[in-house]
Amino acid sequence: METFEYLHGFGSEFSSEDPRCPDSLPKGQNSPQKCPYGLYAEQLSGTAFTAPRSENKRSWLYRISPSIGHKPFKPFLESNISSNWDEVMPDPSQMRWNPFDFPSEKKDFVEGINTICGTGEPRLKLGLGIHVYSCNVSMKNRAFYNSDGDFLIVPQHGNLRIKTEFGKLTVEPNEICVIQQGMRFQVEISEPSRGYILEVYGRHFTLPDLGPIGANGLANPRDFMTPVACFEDVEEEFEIIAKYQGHLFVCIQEHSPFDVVGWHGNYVPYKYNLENFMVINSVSFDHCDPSIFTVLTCQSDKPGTAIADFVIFPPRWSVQEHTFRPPYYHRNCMSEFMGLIKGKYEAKEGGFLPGGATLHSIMTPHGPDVNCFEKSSQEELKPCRVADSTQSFMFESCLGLAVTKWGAQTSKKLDHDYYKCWKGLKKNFTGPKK
Ligand SMILES: O=C(O)Cc1cc(O)ccc1O
Ligand SMILES: [Fe+2]
Repeated sequence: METFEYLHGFGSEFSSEDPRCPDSLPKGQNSPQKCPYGLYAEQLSGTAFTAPRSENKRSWLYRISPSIGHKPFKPFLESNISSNWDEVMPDPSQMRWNPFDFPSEKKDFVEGINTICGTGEPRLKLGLGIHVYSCNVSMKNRAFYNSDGDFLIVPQHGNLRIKTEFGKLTVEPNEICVIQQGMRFQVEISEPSRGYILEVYGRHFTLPDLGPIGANGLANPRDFMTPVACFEDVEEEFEIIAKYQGHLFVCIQEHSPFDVVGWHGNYVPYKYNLENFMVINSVSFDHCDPSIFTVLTCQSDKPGTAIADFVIFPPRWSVQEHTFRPPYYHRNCMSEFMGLIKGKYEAKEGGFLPGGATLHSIMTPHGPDVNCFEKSSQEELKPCRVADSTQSFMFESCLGLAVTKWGAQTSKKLDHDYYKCWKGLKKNFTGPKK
């Protein structure tokens, strides 16, 4: 795969000029009467103008043609994207999906997005959507943007080559990327490709606070990578597809949207390689809560409570003494959606497969399957590697999630036998002291 150049950092003020046009960024001001090279200046605001400085996000793009040069939007109907959370009756059961299919007809990244579950209201900018994408052709003369929120994209199979207004990036399985609200992008693939998307409405991802961990650890800011400016000057018909209030719309313009010659700001797309995650865990006893594995969080207004956390279960050493080492049995006031990028998840080595998913809804009991419980209650507690060449992840939310019709029925992937993995958990009670 091609290697592109990147800028490093999280939340930084970046600036980038396509080397073919040096000094394309205006000096000392954002909106000169005439921009260098005859470019148009355009601001992209990712927060309210008046958001506190610590949260304020915006970038300035200097482009060949302004984004406004397009015809009116029309509905784009070929889509399984939904934000109608009343399509099927709520169901608190533990849910597991077999790996989602690659498409049988030609589908590009936008056409291949299917919503599994979610909650909230894009118009109120509160809530989230969880989607799988499954595609077999590249987007051609077509760009996509989301006016509802940010996309955190988790490839499971196939490398993505993503062209954005800010430049190009490649994202392969075990890497993730975030394309924020409004940013136009095009996805090229080289084989049938599949992955997961966490969409958060109206808020942005941040790095979790580290508290007593100190200044370093978990996902380090320097490992986040943002593309560099790279323009194309193409006068051809382009379709711009917008996700707006839960529906897709398309409009036509006569020039490439990837015509940004220089840009600066702190509102940017970025990628991160999950291998760079610095794992912190118990080195004495007991199983820590999985929040220790939070890569990115999208916080609600309630302190410490996430609209969505992106949590991974990375390869690591397990050393805890006199401890049941796998995840504990659990009922949670949060919703837990899990996916598997590769390998096996330690709490369930059978049934939960790469490209599949599970959903454990609010207060629904879940935890290790029978085999895992039996094995881990008996095993000798030597230091050992867990999750080697494995990567699973969780989207955890304080909100209640509803499954869509696609998730419950159309996909035909719901495994109605999931509950059986806990059948046979024996009664081991030894009775009161005699
Ligand atoms: O349900 C799960 O498998 C996720 C999870 C993992 C863990 O290590 C502890 C708690 C938890 O909910
Ligand atoms: Fe859990």
